[in-house]
Amino acid sequence: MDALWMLPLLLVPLLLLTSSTFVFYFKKCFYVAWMMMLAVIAIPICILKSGGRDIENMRVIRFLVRHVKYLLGLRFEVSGWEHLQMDGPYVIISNHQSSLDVLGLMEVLPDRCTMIAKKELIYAGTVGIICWLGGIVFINRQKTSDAKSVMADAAKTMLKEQIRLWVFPEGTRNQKGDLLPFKKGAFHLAVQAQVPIIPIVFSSYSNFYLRKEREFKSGTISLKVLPKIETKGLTSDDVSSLSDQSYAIMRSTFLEISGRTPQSNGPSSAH
Ligand SMILES: CCCCCCCC/C=C\CCCCCCCC(=O)SCCNC(=O)CCNC(=O)[C@H](O)C(C)(C)COP(=O)(O)OP(=O)(O)OC[C@H]1O[C@@H](n2cnc3c(N)ncnc32)[C@H](O)[C@@H]1OP(=O)(O)O
Ligand SMILES: CCCCCCCCCCCCCC(=O)OC[C@@H](O)COP(=O)(O)O
Repeated sequence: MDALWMLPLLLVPLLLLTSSTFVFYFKKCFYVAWMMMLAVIAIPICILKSGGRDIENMRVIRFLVRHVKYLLGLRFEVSGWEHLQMDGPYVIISNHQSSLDVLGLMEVLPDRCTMIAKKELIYAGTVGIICWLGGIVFINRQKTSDAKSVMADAAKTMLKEQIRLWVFPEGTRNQKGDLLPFKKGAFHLAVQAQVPIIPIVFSSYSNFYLRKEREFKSGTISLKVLPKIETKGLTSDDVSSLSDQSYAIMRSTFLEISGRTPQSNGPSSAH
């Protein structure tokens, strides 16, 4: 039999695999599907281990997510580990570029640490269920007064149950190659609980992940844990300066580990 006619058919998968747009969509879909599937595995384990919503479930989630970076061709280089070696509760703040941040978060996540997230995340299928089981604190960003009272409760719970909270103070994902202005909630939280703030900075994803250009290559992300910022004795009057101080060090670290200097601020800056 002459099977020569099949040759062009074989070319189709080859072409697809070399098309960066195809790889982009494939990796994104794979990521979502894989996380959903991991959550299916994690849900019964969490329920059996702790019977419901419990911060200890974060250990299970962390363990199950740690390999995902390899599947997507990503590597994390973490520096500043020593700054996380601290007893008791604290607030971690970090920049937020994409849902891929979850992978870096799980690389450094200390014990008894959960996150603050938008309430919409609870509807993300099995991932939403696992977020709830992991003790994630959900806030309604459209209703500031509700979000504030949820976070005031969280400040009390942090102390009572010796919990650490991870907040994305930009309040939304951002791939502009710079940090968005910070929302105040994370700083009110730390001041109300009188606990230190530990800033963690993810380097820019723009060298491997470009949403607009539909590119998702392999890449290495630097994760830098910065020294704690104390809040002992501070009051709500100090929140703005605390936020400004945190923003300044995180922004300069972001530019530094993303291979930019504050002067040459990427392609979007003025010529
Ligand atoms: C094995 C299984 C595998 C499965 C898969 C794995 C599953 C994954 C597991 C785990 C990963 C989870 C990953 C989660 C990731 C999620 C990320 C997100 O969702 S990011 C979006 C939500 N995050 C935020 O929005 C940040 C927190 N936001 C804030 O803190 C804001 O400040 C907020 C919402 C409280 C208010 O926002 P405003 O937009 O109104 O802006 P403002 O300027 O900050 O506040 C307005 C006024 O209110 C005061 N204010 C704010 N908070 C206050 C407070 N607590 N007390 C008193 N005043 C406060 C401020 O000082 C300001 O007043 P003055 O302008 O200064 O006078
Ligand atoms: C149908 C639901 C699909 C669920 C896909 C699961 C993939 C991994 C799960 C990681 C959760 C990460 C959550 C996240 O990064 O949320 C985005 C918000 O922070 C910011 O929201 P926005 O930029 O303001 O929309």
